[in-house]
Amino acid sequence: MEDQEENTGGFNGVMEPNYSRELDVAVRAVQMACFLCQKVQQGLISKSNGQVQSKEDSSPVTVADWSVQATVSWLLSESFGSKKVSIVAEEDIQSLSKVEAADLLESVVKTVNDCLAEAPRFGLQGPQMALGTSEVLAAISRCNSNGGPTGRFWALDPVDGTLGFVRGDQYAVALALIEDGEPVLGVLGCPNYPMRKEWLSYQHRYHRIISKLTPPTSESWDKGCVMYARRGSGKTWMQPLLQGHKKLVWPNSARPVQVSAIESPALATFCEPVEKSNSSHSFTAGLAHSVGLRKQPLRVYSMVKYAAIARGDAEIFMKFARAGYKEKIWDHAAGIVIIQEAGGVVTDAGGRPLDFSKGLYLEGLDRGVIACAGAKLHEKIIKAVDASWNSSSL
Ligand SMILES: Nc1ncnc2c1ncn2[C@@H]1O[C@H](COP(=O)(O)OS(=O)(=O)O)[C@@H](OP(=O)(O)O)[C@H]1O
Ligand SMILES: [Mg+2]
Ligand SMILES: [Mg+2]
Ligand SMILES: [Mg+2]
Repeated sequence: MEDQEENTGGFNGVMEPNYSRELDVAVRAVQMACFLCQKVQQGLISKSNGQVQSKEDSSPVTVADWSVQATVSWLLSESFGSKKVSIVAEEDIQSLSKVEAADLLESVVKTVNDCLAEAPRFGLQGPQMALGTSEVLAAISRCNSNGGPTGRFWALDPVDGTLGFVRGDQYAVALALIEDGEPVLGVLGCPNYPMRKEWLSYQHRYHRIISKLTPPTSESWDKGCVMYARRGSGKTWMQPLLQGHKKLVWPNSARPVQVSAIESPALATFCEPVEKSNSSHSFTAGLAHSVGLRKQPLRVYSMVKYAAIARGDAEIFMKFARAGYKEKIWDHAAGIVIIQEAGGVVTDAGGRPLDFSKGLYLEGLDRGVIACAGAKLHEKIIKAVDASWNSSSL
């Protein structure tokens, strides 16, 4: 892959770090995380064995969320040294370490070890001996960075779109590297988002009708993909998810992707969260009407929406959370790098870049997030938001 072949030991001609090792490890770790999630999701769908827990804000969390966080945290620490690695991530061990959660914790430990045992297949090193409970808990709770404006940290959403995940639908594993307040690497694993969007409707039908009886096992079926980009490279890459018992051969047939060239709202597709409680559907419907968007919105769980824009399956992504909700950095960091390097534009509704330098939240976000395939479309949407905002009740 041209981008990573020109490895000049960490720095290119203009002394910009190229993060090639970080990107390499991050993509492999996300591939492993996707493998882990696929196994857990198949188990959830076929057994519905009560492994979905509710958090304080009533949002779901599963064995996969904790297991991915432990696995990625462990892999990053092993690769870069636990003292040097700083991670901001969504989950903590509070509910997992309660006495009544012993069975859950046991499943997490088993899931993590089953996954880490496969590390060599992904080109990474696993532990010499299976991790014990305390090591798994330590790996999860090590992700306790608070982010901020200086230095380097990783931002991890182990399962983004947990609701989609438990419903057998779309979800993503999102890992970004943030340096001095700016996301510099974005890696997005989308285990149920096939390499070609035409396979999506087939997959949905397949899922609904057959998955309860026979989970998909076909090795030849490119079920999902991993997308990644480095800031400033002008390229976003997509590689198929490693399937079956194959070995990851770098760069695993990666190909560059680009945003759509569509500039006319009449031809554009916009995507938004599935849940009305996460983003106002009525506001975006009014806005769509006023700006001349004619197509039905594409409602997709998780950062797969960012993936859809980056590879040209849709042209606009909008999210307007209720007043008072603070967007978290791990829900956006990987996605924005992937869209920007594929040629797209991501800002808040005031047209300003998202600010990843203020800690765990996108502080100061003006109204909502708007991502578009190109600058012209973006400008039209921003103007339309301004025109509709005052008459809305948001
Ligand atoms: N009330 C509210 N308002 C806005 N956003 C919220 C809210 N609650 C949760 N979240 C965050 O939304 C993440 C999922 O966002 P999505 O865009 O995928 O929404 S949806 O699942 O399609 O409805 C979801 O990420 P995960 O927890 O990783 O699934 C949350 O961080
Ligand atoms: Mg999330
Ligand atoms: Mg999550
Ligand atoms: Mg969550």
